[in-house]
This record gives sequence, structure tokens and C-alpha cells, in this order.
Amino acid sequence: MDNLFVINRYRDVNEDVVVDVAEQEAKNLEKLKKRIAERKSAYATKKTSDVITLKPQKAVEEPKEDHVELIEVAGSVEETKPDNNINTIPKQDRKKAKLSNEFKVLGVNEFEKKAKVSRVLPFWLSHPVNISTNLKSSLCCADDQDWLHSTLKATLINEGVIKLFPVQEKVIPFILDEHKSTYPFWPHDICVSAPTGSGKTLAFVLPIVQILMNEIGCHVRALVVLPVQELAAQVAKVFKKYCMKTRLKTALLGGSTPIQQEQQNIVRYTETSGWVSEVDIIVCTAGRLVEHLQNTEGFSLKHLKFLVIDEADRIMDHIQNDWLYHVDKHIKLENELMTGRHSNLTWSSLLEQKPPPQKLLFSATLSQDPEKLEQWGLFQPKLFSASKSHKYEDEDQIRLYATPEELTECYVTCDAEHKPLLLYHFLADQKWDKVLCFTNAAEAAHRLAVLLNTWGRGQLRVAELSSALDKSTRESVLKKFTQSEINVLIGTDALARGIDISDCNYVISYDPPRNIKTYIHRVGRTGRAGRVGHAVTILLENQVNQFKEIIQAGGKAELPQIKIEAEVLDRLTSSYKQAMIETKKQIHAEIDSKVKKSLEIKRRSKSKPQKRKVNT
Ligand SMILES: Nc1ncnc2c1ncn2[C@@H]1O[C@H](COP(=O)(O)OP(=O)(O)OP(=O)(O)O)[C@@H](O)[C@H]1O
Repeated sequence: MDNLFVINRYRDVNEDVVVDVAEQEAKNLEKLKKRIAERKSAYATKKTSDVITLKPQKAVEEPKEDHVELIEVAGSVEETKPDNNINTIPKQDRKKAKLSNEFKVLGVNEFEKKAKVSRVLPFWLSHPVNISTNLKSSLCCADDQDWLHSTLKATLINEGVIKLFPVQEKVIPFILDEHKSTYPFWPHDICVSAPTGSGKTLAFVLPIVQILMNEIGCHVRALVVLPVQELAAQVAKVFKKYCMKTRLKTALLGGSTPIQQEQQNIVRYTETSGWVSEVDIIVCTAGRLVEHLQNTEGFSLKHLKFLVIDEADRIMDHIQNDWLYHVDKHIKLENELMTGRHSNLTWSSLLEQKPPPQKLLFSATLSQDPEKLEQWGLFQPKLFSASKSHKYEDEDQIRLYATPEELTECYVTCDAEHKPLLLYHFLADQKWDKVLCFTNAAEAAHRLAVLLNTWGRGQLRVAELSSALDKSTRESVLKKFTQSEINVLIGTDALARGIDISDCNYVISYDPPRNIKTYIHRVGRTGRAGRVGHAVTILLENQVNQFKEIIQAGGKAELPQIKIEAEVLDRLTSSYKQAMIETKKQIHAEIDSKVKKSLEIKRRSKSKPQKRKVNT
């Protein structure tokens, strides 16, 4: 009972218990050291084995036989012998005692830090065929290549193509060879990642035309899928050019003409053979392709040899009507109907069924990530990549994108209110010609075009080119730019991809790009086909870090910054203010006329006599 009322007091050092305290401390220290040593050895054994065997603590006595207690082992409850002194042992020590040699602790490794799993790329991705980015030093003279048909050589020379670019030199003979392999072997599918303007279009147009020109048949044998109408039209134009001296026919299915008209152009019904195809090569957008698969009677891809997907990453990012699923389903169904049975890949099924079309994927920003490529269902693919090989000492690193060697890139910073001044300075003072300027919205592009035209008093020759304009207006604007009637085009990212604008000398990103792919396609409108090009990105101070991250994410070196003196811009302020007043007036007038027009339309529709319902 007395113990209950004992109060531990602080005792002065001078008191006679000093010696005892020192002794006690030494003992405590000894105990602590022992514990540390024990913990260390326990940790070492835990590391080397999945099964933990902890040394019982000295202070803990071995459990006696006649005592029963419930203890936890790795989450489960087990029965064990009791300890007479169990209440006298501290709780922590009791727990350790329970994990004695007799028990295996299961699942301990689950709590341990897992070793990092290193990525292993499939062989075809880690060992691509390297493509040079240097277009100027190409030694591959088109006329000397014995694998190229004389008809195509003649057209190439006609078009001013004397030497083949690296991507063409590597890819064309590969495709031609693949189609020489004897039946029933299937050709390898291919993925091509090469810089913008490096001539990827001819890399698939030439071998397809050469292989098909020697075959006879009224079937669609090549299908080229693109993400947007403009690109489809551009590629169809190249096909038509190179098919000119052959009997091959190309059709463009882009949605610019009504579907019924397209149907009439591509299929015909004959008494003798039923439905036949009027064309050999179809260039289309993914959306329109699905429409034809579902609605055009007699439209068949049964004899398809080539399935080209240009700007493949973009098509996959914006999955249009699940087009690949529909194409695959259509081809499979046609093949099964032909062989009359389901086909597993065996020798006999191989002999019976037609090889699937060879898939050819092209892009300047084709992801080389195996997970993303998996969705294409490629057959023993081969990769052609222009990413600099010395950058990838680690074979299993996913390769990033390459930009043209002739392209110089930089960025410039300024305040938000100085952005138009900076642009005007480049165009008016530094006299940059053939400029493509990117904004992030169609409205901004329009306002900027109005401002620059007002400010430059017609000297700058600025036009806008965005998705807000209809197709024919866009075409006429592009034509004027090519013919130098227009010097500056202001647009959105709708025109960033794939569009081949000849002689563009400068690309200005007035608003910064949202990601690395957008950046690469924007700047890729200049520095094409071995010509020199310059790309400048205008940034606000708070956008610099994000832009640097984007550039880094693309595996590119840091870009240089150019500086423009503040006085240079200050000199433009008063003329800018005046131009802004006039621009505002013009924009307001445009809005007013739009409102008036829509009111007029509403008024007319209301004044039309309504059909009266007749009660019967
Ligand atoms: N061997 C060549 N010699 C000279 N010019 C060429 C050659 N091959 C292609 N060109 C020209 O280079 C330009 C760019 O070609 P193309 O449009 O095929 O590039 P791309 O690689 O598809 O670019 P993007 O990725 O931007 O679509 C075209 O104007 C084309 O006529």
C-alpha cells in the first residue's frame, strides 16, 4: 500500500546517492547498447531471409509449459504457452518474444521495398532502323536506284526530285522487298517516325504505286487514312501525280462532297461480276471511311494489300467512330466468308486465307511506347526512327522525336501588353517574310489579323487561316500565301499538322504550344525538305518554366533566348494605340452586322406562314 503514495522527487547532486545514480546510468547505457546491437542483428537477418527469426530478448524468460496465451503471428491469431512472469515483461518485449524461432512470419516480403523493375522494350523497338535527319547530304540519286520503276523515276524527275531523302531511301526498298516474299508469308508491318518535312509521303506513295501498277483487278488495294480533310486532299494529290502514267485510279473520300456522289465514284454494279471497285487506291478521313463501310453497297476491302495510317498518333488520339475496329472486322468477315471457316494461324489456314493488309504507320511524333503501339495489332513490326541513336545508350529507353536539322529554334519573353508590339517589330522592322503565326484560338487569330492589317496600313499583307473559315476560303488563302500575295498567315493548331506549305521561312508561336507534339508540328511548317527555317516562341515570364518542361519532355536541348530592347517596343506604342482604336471599331462593326443578320433570319422564319393543323 505504501508504494501507492511514494512520490519520486528530484534529488540534489550533492546528496550521497550520486554514486548510485552514476552506476544506474552506466547500467542503462549498457542495456541500451545491447538493445541496439540486438536490433541491428535482427534487421540483418530480416533482410537476408523471407522468414524472420528473432532472438528472444534476454529479459524475457522462455515460456513455461503450463501457461496458455493468444498471440498474433503475421496477422493471424495463434495459441502459445503462457509465461509465468508475463505481466512483469514490458509490452514491446512480449511482442518480440512471441516472434520466436518457432514461427515463420508469412508475407513479410510484402512490406519490404520492392526492387525497381527496369523496362525491357521488345527487340523491334529497341533496335530500329536508324534514319538520318540530314536531308542535304543525301547521296541516293533517284535515277540510279534499280529497285525503282522507270515510270516513277520519270515522274520524280518531272517533279524536281533528284535525290531521295533518307526516309525514302530506307523505307521504299524495304516495302518492295516485303512484297516479294513468297506466298503464304505475310509482310512485316512498319512504323516510321521521321521529322516533319522529311518526305514521309513519298516513302509510302512510291512503293504502293510501284507494286499495284503491275497488278490487274477491280478492287481497292490500298487504303490511306488521315485525320483531317486537308491532309487527305494533300496526300490524294500526290498519289494522283504518281499514278498519272499508270492505269491506277485514286479516290479521295474526305467528306467535302456528298456521300452519294462518292459512292458513285468508287463502286459499280456489273451483270457479270456483281459489285466492282472503280478505284485502286482510296485516301480518306477515318470518319468518312466508317460511313462508307456501313452504308455503301459493294464497298469491299477484301483485296486490301496496304493500310497506311498517316499522322498515326493523331488518329489514335481522336478515335473517330472506332474506325480501326470496323476496318478489322470488315476484313476478317470478308476473309472468313471467302474461306468459309474461322482461321487460326496454322500452316493450312495460312495457305487458305489471304494475308492481312500490311499496316504502314507514319508520323513525326509517332509514340514508340509499346503500350500505345499495341492497339494497332501490328504483325511482326519493324521500326524506322530518326531519333538520334547516340542519345539512347540505354536500348530500353523509349525514343523521342526528332526535328529537322535545318530548323533553328529560340524563344523570347515580354509582358502581355507588349506581345503585339513584339510581333509587329518582327514583321515591320525586321521585315520577316513568309511567316506563319500560331495562336491558341480562332477568335484571337482573327483579332490579331485585323490589328496587323490596320496597323501596317496594308503593307504587311496579313490573312487569317483557321477552322472558323470554310474549306474553299482556306484553300484560296493558302494559294495566295504560296504565290506571295499574302506574307503573314495567322492561324490555330488546326493547320499545324502535316500541311505542306511551301517556302514558309518563319514560324511564330504567338501563344505558347500546349504540349510537345503541338510544338513539333507547329515548328515543322518551316525548315521543310532541307530548306532553312526559323521558329520563335513568344512567352510571358510566367510561361517560361512550363515551356522549358515541354521542350525537355520532347528530349530536346534547351532553346536559346533572344532579347529585344524595351526602347524598340516603346517606340511602337503610340501607333499601336491608334491601331487598337480602329481595330475595336472594326470588330464591333462585325459583331453588329452578325447580330443583325441572325435577327433578320429569325424574323423571316417567323413571318413564314405556318402550316395549320387540321382537326379531323
Ligand atoms: N526527295 C525529295 N527531294 C525534294 N523534295 C522532296 C523530296 N521528297 C519530298 N519532298 C518535298 O518535301 C516536302 C515535304 O514532304 P512531306 O509532306 O512528305 O513531308 P512529311 O515528312 O510528310 O512532313 P509532315 O510530318 O509535316 O507531314 C514536300 O513538298 C515534298 O514535295
